[in-house]
Amino acid sequence: MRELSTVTKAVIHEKKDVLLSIIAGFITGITGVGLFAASGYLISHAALEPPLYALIILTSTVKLLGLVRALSRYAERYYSHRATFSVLSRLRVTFYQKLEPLAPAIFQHYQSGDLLARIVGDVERLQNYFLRVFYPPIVLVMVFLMTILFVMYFSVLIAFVFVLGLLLTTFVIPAWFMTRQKHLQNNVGEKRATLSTNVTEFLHGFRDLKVYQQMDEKEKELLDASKDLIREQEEEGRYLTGNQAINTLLALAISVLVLGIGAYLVSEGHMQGVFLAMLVMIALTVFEEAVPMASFPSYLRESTRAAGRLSHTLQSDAHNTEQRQFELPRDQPVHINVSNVDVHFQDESYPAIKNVNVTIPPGSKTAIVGASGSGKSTLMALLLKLVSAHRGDVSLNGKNVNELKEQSIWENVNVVMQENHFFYGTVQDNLLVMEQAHTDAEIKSVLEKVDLDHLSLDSHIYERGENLSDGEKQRLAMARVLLKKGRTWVLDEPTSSLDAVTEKKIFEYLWHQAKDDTILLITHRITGLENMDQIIVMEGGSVIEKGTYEELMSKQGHFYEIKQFERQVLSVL
Ligand SMILES: Nc1ncnc2c1ncn2[C@@H]1O[C@H](COP(=O)(O)OP(=O)(O)OP(=O)(O)O)[C@@H](O)[C@H]1O
Repeated sequence: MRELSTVTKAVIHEKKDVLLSIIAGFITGITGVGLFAASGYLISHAALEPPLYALIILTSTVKLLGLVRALSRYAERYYSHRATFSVLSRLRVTFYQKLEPLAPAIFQHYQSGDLLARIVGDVERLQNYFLRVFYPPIVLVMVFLMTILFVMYFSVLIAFVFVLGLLLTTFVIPAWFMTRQKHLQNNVGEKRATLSTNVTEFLHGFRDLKVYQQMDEKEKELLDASKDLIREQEEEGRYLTGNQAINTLLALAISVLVLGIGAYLVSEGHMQGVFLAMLVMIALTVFEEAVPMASFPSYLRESTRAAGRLSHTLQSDAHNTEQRQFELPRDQPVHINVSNVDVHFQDESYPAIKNVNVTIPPGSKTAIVGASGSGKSTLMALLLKLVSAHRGDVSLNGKNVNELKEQSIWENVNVVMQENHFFYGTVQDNLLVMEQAHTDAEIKSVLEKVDLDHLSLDSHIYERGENLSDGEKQRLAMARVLLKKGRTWVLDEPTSSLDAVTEKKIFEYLWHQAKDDTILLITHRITGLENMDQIIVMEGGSVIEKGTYEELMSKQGHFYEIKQFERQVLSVL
């Protein structure tokens, strides 16, 4: 039940609506009982030909109770649903706020489709927690107790039957259902997540699936996942209806028992016959209210599972969620220091980075070179707090990154990754993702600097930049970052898909624009690094050389060898 603590707190937060739902629910229940009791009594009493005023009073009471019941039912629905929507919105916000700092590391644990199912499906399923688990039993017990007190006035024996009925329909039978369902394996949430994962994979990999002619196989997997989900839903539905049928049967049996005992009491002269119909009507009404208790165990299990899946998502990297205190100063290039750092990705047998020591003074220009897989991007991800170090210290301006707010780092650092995301929308939407204030003229000028002046601000971009070439995507990413105000640049092969002329033009503009800023450039190309303050050479997750271009060339080590190799390749071409 610990899983439900967050949703319970969210419910308690809406205490006013919760209280109003309980009060309105109680009035609805008790006026329902009163309405049918008065009707039963009216029918029996009318047969005795009472004076007209008595009939008028009784029929008016029935009408009044009917009216009050309708109004209180409306109020109950209104407040309970208002509370539910507030609880859901609170849960969504809380979940998102906790999830955001975990991204993108969260994708090491979950596929995007699974996450989507959790964010949407599991939160949605928690709506039943308040509506079907939290407050209905409270209302039911209140209505029952009130009814039992009333019935006691006519017959203690029948009141005892009511108590027995209350215990059976509200506690014993749901508890039995609860132990029975422990053996049930079905889990709609899991199956929905599997389907969602399959669908997103199918959509993302559509082109490759077509090219590799794997569409039929994937479609079959999708259909199987869909059938599994339908089967689970059917099983859940059958189980729920079965439980309700058992509780309905029991409620009817108790009403028949009340009729039998009542008839006996009347025949023995212990009770007036005119009250018999009233007591039977009360039994039918009050036990009808108890029928939904049959679904209580299912909804409780469903809510616990959904809450468990949500909290498990957030715990997967819980140490990252601690509140960070400090912020980087704005408009200042950052000093970067990495000392004795190891990074070990989950499930990997060897570290991606081991014992790395790097110092990048503010305003300096550093290049990181090395073979594919040597750990360059991991080093960059460390600085951006996208991965965390298992050993050692990573600090920006003397503050350990764990003490810095992620937001502050991302705001102050201009980042171009190897792959950059583009949203469905216009060029302008995609350039001003941070809602910076820029005039159209400024944006156009930057587009021109990156050789994208053939695009207008209104040009349409498809989802994930599908209508752009790889080079255009890189140039658009550069334009986006050039419009940012940060004074520290972390660029991971930002021009790898560009021709040499365009690349040179963009870098010239960048060096001019960022002449006093800290720049960290990850690159495979060795040309054009002569003016770097520092070149770091990585291999197998370690820094194997560092120094200026001249220092490394005169050392004739690894960098020199790569340079010689590059020269040979260029001369052959
Ligand atoms: N999310 C991850 N989970 C597990 N292992 C990872 C992850 N990201 C990177 N690695 C591993 O860490 C090592 C370093 O990868 P990294 O991306 O830092 O290399 P790189 O030098 O940037 O390579 P490239 O030049 O190809 O981009 C590689 O062995 C890679 O397989």
